[in-house]
Amino acid sequence: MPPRLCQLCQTNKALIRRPKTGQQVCKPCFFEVFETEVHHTITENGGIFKPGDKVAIGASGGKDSTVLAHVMTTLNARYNYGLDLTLLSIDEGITGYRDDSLLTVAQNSKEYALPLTILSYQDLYGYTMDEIVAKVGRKSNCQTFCGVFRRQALDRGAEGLGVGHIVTGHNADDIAETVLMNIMRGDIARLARCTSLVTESEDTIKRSKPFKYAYEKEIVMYAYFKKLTYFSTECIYSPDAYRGHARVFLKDLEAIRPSAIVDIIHSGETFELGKEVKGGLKAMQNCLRCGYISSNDLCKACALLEGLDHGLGKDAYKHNAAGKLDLAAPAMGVSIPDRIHGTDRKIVV
Ligand SMILES: Nc1ncnc2c1ncn2[C@@H]1O[C@H](COP(=O)(O)OP(=O)(O)OP(=O)(O)O)[C@@H](O)[C@H]1O
Repeated sequence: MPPRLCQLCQTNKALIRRPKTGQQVCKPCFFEVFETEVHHTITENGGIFKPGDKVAIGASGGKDSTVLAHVMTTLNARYNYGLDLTLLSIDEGITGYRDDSLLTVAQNSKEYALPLTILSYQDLYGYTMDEIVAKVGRKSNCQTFCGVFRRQALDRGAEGLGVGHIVTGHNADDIAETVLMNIMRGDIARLARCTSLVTESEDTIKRSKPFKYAYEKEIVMYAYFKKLTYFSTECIYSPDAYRGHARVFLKDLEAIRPSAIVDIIHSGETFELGKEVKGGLKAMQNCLRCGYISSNDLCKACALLEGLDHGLGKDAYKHNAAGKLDLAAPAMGVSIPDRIHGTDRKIVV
């Protein structure tokens, strides 16, 4: 039997079955189509960048952000985006995990000739994740700290570098999972935001997800066939149990119908918020302590730090039925030294 030919070039032998479309393609066509789809995500509807933009790639050393660094470098050169790219990593202080993955980022920095900046939780907040976990336990507590601190740390790092735009490696599977989680939690207000390609407000640094429509399986294939250097160990602390359920459900759906991932994203995109939901969104202000954008007097990071400084243990961080943290407990109204460094953001008091 003659070899099956690539369905795109009709010339080379087909070696890959695309998880997203089922097409049988050769390696060069797979690379080409994967990169072109990301280029379309970046450029359609007027595009998310303009020439001269300084853009930080959130680099964890994992597969998504490593492929993102590679593809952004490739597309920037191929299509003359005119971007000044840089790598920005946050060292959460997780021994045996982040220290190793940061070595991978350092190697990527050399391979792609991109400057690298690393900021640590220890310097920014006075605690490593190892110390936080020792105080508050694993379970979903450590996810909460990590999520809140990392978001803010990336913003502060970007601000220090004079960067106006952060791109992250969140992929289509991550976004579809988030849509499902928001539906399962009844958090309709967040549905509108979680599918956005770009998120920004007056006081926050623009963020975008160029892999919004890229399937996780294709990202792994791309890294594998391109022989990219990445770190593939999961975080040693507990996984997000609630997201885990959404992930398993999504993988089951994908096995039956691969388009389920992109269909769920499209469903999320087309939800329209009713007036009463829009009215329920809180107005934003600046944290009275550190100046970071917040919907309360204290931003989430400062509220969490206050709890840590006052020795609140595992039971202080209550989670509701949907796994979300109730921050009322640590907010004790006692002041702590202002030690979140590195921001010139205006403080409105
Ligand atoms: N420590 C970090 N420093 C900088 N950016 C980070 C860090 N952790 C996560 N990010 C950014 O957030 C994105 C999503 O992070 P998440 O924790 O979901 O990891 P992931 O899906 O395993 O991604 P990756 O494969 O890139 O690690 C990453 O692709 C990266 O762009």
